[in-house]
Amino acid sequence: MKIELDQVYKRFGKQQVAIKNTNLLLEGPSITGLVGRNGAGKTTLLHMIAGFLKPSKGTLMVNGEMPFNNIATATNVSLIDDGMTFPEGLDLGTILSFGASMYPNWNEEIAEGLFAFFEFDPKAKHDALSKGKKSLFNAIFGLAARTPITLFDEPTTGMDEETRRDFYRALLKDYLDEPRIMLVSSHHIEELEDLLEAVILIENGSIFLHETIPDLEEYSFSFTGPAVEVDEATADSTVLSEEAVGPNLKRAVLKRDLRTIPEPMVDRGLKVGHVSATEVCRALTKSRKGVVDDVYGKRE
Ligand SMILES: Nc1ncnc2c1ncn2[C@@H]1O[C@H](COP(=O)(O)OP(=O)(O)OP(=O)(O)O)[C@@H](O)[C@H]1O
Repeated sequence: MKIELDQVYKRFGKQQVAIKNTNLLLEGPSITGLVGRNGAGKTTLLHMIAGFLKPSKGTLMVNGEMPFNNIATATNVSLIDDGMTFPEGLDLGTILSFGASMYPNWNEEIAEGLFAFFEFDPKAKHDALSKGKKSLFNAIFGLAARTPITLFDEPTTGMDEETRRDFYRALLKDYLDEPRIMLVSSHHIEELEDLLEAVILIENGSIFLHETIPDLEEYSFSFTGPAVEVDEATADSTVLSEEAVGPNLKRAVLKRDLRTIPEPMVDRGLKVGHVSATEVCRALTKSRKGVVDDVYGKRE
């Protein structure tokens, strides 16, 4: 089970470069989060791995084969998203039978168990499901397919909070039952953090970070204290984000690199804090173009 990208590009038309010069290696079982802002290139990347799109340049291999229009990919890789469609008018029970005939590793017990747990009606029509229920059904279908590579593109669209929690729990249990490559794109990294083993950050079509969660937790640290002291102490460091946390108090998140020596800052009475993987991801993918208030501020 392996996904390899070597200098992969995807262009749409002449102007739009959705993926640029991207290298990636995913080998063996893992649950990896794919995180990036709107338009960063997550869906394009997942669609190329699933064989729906052909790279414009570079080499993309899934289990040693090029996935585009490849029947082996179709049975070994599943992509779950809210655009999944099934032949019109099919009821859910029939769709599950179709899954059983299509995927060699299909797990009937899990399919039926999750179907019953989430109270689906086998006679209900897929195209008549609500947005959240459709996402949930698609996710059950994708888990039960038990393909060696399972890709989720924003799988929880429309799900309420409790359903999202149950779904993530099912995803983890399913992974522990049958470890495989799972790649999950999400804007809700905080909800996923406990399940993930690694995170891929993508911006403007390029993967700029691929780290395990423990490494991400070591990636940075924070300093909190009087704003002037924080500014002085962090002047020569890579500040990933900063925020006011009270009158004249500031918290800065810094990259933990060799040039950053915490001791002098501690000597200034600044409080050193832990930064979660979620916060690191947020800081690294945040927009550098100011805040939305600026739009309204300009009119004053
Ligand atoms: N079929 C297409 N034709 C032209 N441009 C496209 C097409 N599909 C995607 N793009 C462009 O490629 C870029 C990456 O889009 P993509 O959908 O992969 O981003 P994303 O990270 O999944 O975004 P979101 O979080 O909003 O779903 C965007 O600029 C998008 O407009």
